[in-house]
Amino acid sequence: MASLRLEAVTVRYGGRTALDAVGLDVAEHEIVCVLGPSGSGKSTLLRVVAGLVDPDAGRVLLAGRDQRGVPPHRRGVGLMFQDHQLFPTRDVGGNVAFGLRMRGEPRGRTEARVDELLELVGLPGTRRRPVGTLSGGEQQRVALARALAPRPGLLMLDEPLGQLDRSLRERLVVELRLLFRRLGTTVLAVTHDQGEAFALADRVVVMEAGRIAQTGSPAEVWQRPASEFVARFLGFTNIVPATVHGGTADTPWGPVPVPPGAPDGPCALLVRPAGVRLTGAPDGASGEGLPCTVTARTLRGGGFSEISLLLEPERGPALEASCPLRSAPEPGAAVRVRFAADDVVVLPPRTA
Ligand SMILES: Nc1ncnc2c1ncn2[C@@H]1O[C@H](COP(=O)(O)OP(=O)(O)OP(=O)(O)O)[C@@H](O)[C@H]1O
Repeated sequence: MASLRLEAVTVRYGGRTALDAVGLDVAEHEIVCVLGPSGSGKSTLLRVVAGLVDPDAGRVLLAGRDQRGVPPHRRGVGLMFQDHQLFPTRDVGGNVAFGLRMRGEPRGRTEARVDELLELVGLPGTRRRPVGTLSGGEQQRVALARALAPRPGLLMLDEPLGQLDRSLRERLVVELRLLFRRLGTTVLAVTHDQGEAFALADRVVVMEAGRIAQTGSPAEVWQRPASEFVARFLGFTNIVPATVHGGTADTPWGPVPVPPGAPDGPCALLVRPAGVRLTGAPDGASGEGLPCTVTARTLRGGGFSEISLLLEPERGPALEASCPLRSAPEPGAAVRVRFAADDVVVLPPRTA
């Protein structure tokens, strides 16, 4: 397995900068997921590492070696794309063996390796099946076996589970992580899906317009998004311009307590849904806190034990709150909320 390093890599397409002096290290055996909105440069990052596009500036190093001038098939990098592009006229074995045959491996060794990989991805005994007779999830596993067969030093996945339905994705992503851990594979994956990144990655990298907006463990990034851009990208919506003074932020919702140590001054304030706490009498008619009307409810979380409530406050923009299913008020109900400093994040103020 190989480590990967990008040093100030810039890629331009005509006048458009797709990657802007990106620096990134992926350690041996590490699983890194690149997240970001459409057009932020995720695919370009994979392409420049694979050698499908040349950097206009900067260097790509694999296992410490500068890859300038090294053609894609000599980089020891495996690629698996969203549409997995299996060869429809070949059977499962023919697909998995593709990279090995290209390398001129002897037939006997190839066959043994194909069987080993099909076992590994949970499809033993399928060597002779036409790929058209497999389900989407099974085809995905064949594509994975094909990418792993030549023992790439680095495996790159571009939206690997993009086409599958949610429950299958959630299952496969857990299996993928266990498999990569067992094999010690170094992985650089790209996904739109935050949940997928959270489940798969040791570290996530959030891209914004060709630059890295934040990198950290999934927990760190979700706990402490570095900017309003990252917070919104992760799906947080309770974000307002605010001014902190002495442990309290002045916001359009009124005063909101901030965590200890937050510096005074202007900021963007994020309140995670868990930090919007329902208080007081169930009818909300009396008591303390910001009066709100419940406008919508949605189920969320794996076991659907949590409800996401959309609230229309008496002042300030709409609020999202999370609360346990059994105590969730109905749409139309009047409630009051208070804010919990533990789930408040002080972000740099909006620049634009
Ligand atoms: N071959 C190309 N020629 C010109 N511009 C390109 C080319 N490929 C990508 N771009 C531009 O470079 C930028 C980054 O594209 P890229 O495909 O890397 O983004 P992405 O984050 O992978 O997006 P998506 O999630 O939609 O796949 C975009 O502005 C895109 O329009």
